[in-house]
Amino acid sequence: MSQNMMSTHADSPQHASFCLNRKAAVLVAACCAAIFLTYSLKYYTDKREGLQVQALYVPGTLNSGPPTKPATFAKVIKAATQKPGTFQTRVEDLKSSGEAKSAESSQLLRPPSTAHQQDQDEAASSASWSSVYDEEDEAEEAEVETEEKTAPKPQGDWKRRLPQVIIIGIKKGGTRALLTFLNAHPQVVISGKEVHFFDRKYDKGIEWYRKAMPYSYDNQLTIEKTPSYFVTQQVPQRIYRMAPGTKFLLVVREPVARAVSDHAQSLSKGKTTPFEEKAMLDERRCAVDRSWSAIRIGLYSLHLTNWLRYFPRSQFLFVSGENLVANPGQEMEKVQDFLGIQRTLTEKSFVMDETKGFPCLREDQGSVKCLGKNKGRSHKPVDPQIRACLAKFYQPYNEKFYNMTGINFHWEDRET
Ligand SMILES: Nc1ncnc2c1ncn2[C@@H]1O[C@H](COP(=O)(O)OS(=O)(=O)O)[C@@H](OP(=O)(O)O)[C@H]1O
Repeated sequence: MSQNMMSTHADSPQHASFCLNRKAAVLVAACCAAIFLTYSLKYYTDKREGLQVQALYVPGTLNSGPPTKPATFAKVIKAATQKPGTFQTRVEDLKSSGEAKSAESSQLLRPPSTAHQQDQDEAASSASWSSVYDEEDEAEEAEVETEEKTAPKPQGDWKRRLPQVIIIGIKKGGTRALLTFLNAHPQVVISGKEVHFFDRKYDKGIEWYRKAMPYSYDNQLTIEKTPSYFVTQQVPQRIYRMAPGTKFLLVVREPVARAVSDHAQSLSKGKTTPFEEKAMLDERRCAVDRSWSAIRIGLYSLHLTNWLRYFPRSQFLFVSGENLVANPGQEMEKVQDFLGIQRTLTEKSFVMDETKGFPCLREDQGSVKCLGKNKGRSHKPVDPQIRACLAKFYQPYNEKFYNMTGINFHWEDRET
């Protein structure tokens, strides 16, 4: 009888529905747990990399460091537009292009490609990019005083800030000259040493990077230069994750002259192989050795392709290395306009060192400051036939670069 009752109860619709509900509840709980675990894992990964906060930091705001906790996009826009002393931010551009929004999901970043597929393939095939820039090819540090050009006042808004502007290259383009000139501007503070955060020291975390920056006031821009960034594949994505509104200065120079300058640096460090031998696989066939880093760095269109996957062209200023020597005042006016700072540096700020043929800075007290002896070296002349081979080799890459930047640098018309 009781067995009868039990079986009747177990078969009852209430019991069936009870079991169903229980199964559903277990399923929902399992799903919740899985989602929770996934997000926790992601959160801690982000936090470790120091990116959680940085992804939403729009560095166009001169006077605000990154928010201390993740903010909504609307808040960032408000902060960027409300604070006084901002330079022309790309906040509105970011808003319309949806870049900043996509930054909210920084881990999923895959900005739409703007580059030609063939370029991308070739760019992607440079799996050895990180090694394009060998340690032994290290750009040279120069004797530039860095911090505290303004008397340090450790109060209020005197603090270390992440850079809003980065000179990403190119090696031997005149990056040290550009940084030195910018350092003379009262609205700029620089990190004199090459920081190499995004290519070599990324695992040290974003706070390490911030501490590597000089102190600055609200109305000053922090600028660092590391020329290897331009040719290192992971760098654009990492900077995008830190601050998608970062502005970039790229000093470019005719690629054969750049390679010769690069090689001159190696010679100064005791290397002896002649340039011609390094550059050519087979002289008779005019076959260039593109695996040599000094050659490879000059393929500007390939490297830029990688950057344009993450940043619009408007965030770059392409500085002519040649014009920075010939007309520094004119080139620096463009730079200051791009950065949204006053045109303090003009033609009058420079004086030509006639012996070396390079411009030096005229300082307030009437003295003149030139770059160190490692800059503006004399170069051995290159065999004209080999120079012609190299010029021919670079020509299609140069043309592509002109198209990408919208600037014709006329390198093919140059003698050197
Ligand atoms: N004002 C001034 N003074 C001296 N040198 C100048 C200047 N402006 C540009 N240049 C050119 O800068 C070249 C060095 O480039 P970088 O500073 O980018 O080199 S590095 O990548 O940091 O090693 C350097 O290359 P070399 O001529 O081979 O020495 C110069 O051609």
